[in-house]
Parts: sequence; C-alpha cells; structure tokens
Amino acid sequence: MVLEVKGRVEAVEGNQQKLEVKLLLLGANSVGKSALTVRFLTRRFISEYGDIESVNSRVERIHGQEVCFNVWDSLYTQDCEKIPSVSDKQLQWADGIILVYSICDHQSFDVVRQQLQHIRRCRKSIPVVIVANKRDLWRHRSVSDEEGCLLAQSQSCSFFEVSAAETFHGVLLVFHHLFDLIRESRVLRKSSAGMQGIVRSMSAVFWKKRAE
Ligand SMILES: Nc1nc2c(ncn2[C@@H]2O[C@H](COP(=O)(O)OP(=O)(O)OP(=O)(O)O)[C@@H](O)[C@H]2O)c(=O)[nH]1
Repeated sequence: MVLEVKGRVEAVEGNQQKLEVKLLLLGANSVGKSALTVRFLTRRFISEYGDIESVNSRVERIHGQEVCFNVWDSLYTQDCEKIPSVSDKQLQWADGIILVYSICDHQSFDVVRQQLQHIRRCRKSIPVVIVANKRDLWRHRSVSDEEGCLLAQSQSCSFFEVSAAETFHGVLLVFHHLFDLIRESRVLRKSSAGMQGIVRSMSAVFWKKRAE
C-alpha cells in the first residue's frame, strides 16, 4: 500500500521550518530494501519482511534543523515489460534514490545498472546512491566492490557497501549522505534560478534602453 505524503516544507514552531525529503529505494527482489528501510526508521533488523510497498516517515534533527525523511520502499516486479520496474510516478515523487543490490547476487547488480540507465534518461541530475548490501555475507560475494564503485563513478553517483543485518550506523550514513546531496542540489537549483532571474532582468533593461 502506498500512502501519499505531505508537501515539501512545513512550518513548525516559531519561524523554524521542517525540511522534507522523499527517498525512493529501488533494486531487485530480496536485496534488502525493506531491511535497510526498517533499520533506518527503527534502528532494528528483523529477518523477514512482508511484501508491502509503503511510504514511511521519520523525523530527525540534523545540524539543528528538523528533517522529515519520507522513505518509499518499492517492490520489484519481475514480469514488468517496461524498463525494470521503475514507474514515472516514483521518479516524479523522489528527491533522491537509493539503488540497492546484494553483493551475493550478480543479477541484482545488473538490475541496478539497468534501473540507473533509465533513471539518468528520465531525471538526469537526481541524486543517487548505490548501496551494495549484505556485506556480512562476504564469503558468498559475487560482485566485487570495484564493480560497484566503477558503476557509481561512471554515472555520478555515490557508493556504499553496508550490511543492514550488522550495523545501524552504516545504514544511517547512507541516508544522511543522500540527504546532503539533495540539500546541495536544491541550493544549486535555487542559485541557478536566481542567476537566470538576474540575467532576464538585465536583458530586459538592455532591450528597453535600446528601444528608447
Ligand atoms: N545476511 C544478511 N541478510 C540480509 C541483509 N539485508 C537483508 N537480508 C535478508 O534478505 C532477505 C530479503 O530482505 P528484504 O529486506 O525483504 O529484501 P527486499 O529487497 O525488500 O525484497 P522484496 O520485498 O522482495 O523486494 C531477508 O531474509 C532479510 O533478512 C543483510 O545485510 N545481511
């Protein structure tokens, strides 16, 4: 079940504003999307998770500011004829994406590669973090960390290897890092919109003067 969530910035007590970010988790079946989500939201690791697609929230204070994380834990549908199980709705909704694969499953790495290609075609500059999960199962590794790193570098993404089963902090780092990327990209968008505004006003003055 997918629950719709509120707007982007909400006023809270006084003049302070609560920042809101929307994070989408994608990746093949059983790579640990729910495990990562639940770890981040509750600090806990539970070994089994239902097949429920959901958006859940958690509010945190980062650098003195309230941040509401809305996390969409998606389901991978194998029978999808279209590009691997990423809908337009998901891509329009998200401020940032976490692409998850399991280090023990090379096919799940291929799914991430395909999903990333699709994402870059639709939303070229959306912040993306690639997460190689199940690091605790290194004895069964079939994807090297170099492969993950190279893919991330080639598509301007960040890369983390974690274990949702083992630690909360590694998982927290992923979500916080994505939050930082989203904040930077918003600042960049704002300043480029500001520049465009200045250029527009200057050219309006210029053309007005020429017309006089
Ligand atoms: N050893 C180990 N097992 C993990 C880890 N993360 C998840 N799992 C296990 O992998 C299985 C699948 O995890 P899920 O979180 O349900 O994976 P998912 O990607 O949400 O799967 P779908 O809901 O099918 O899309 C579960 O049995 C988890 O307990 C991890 O870091 N290490």
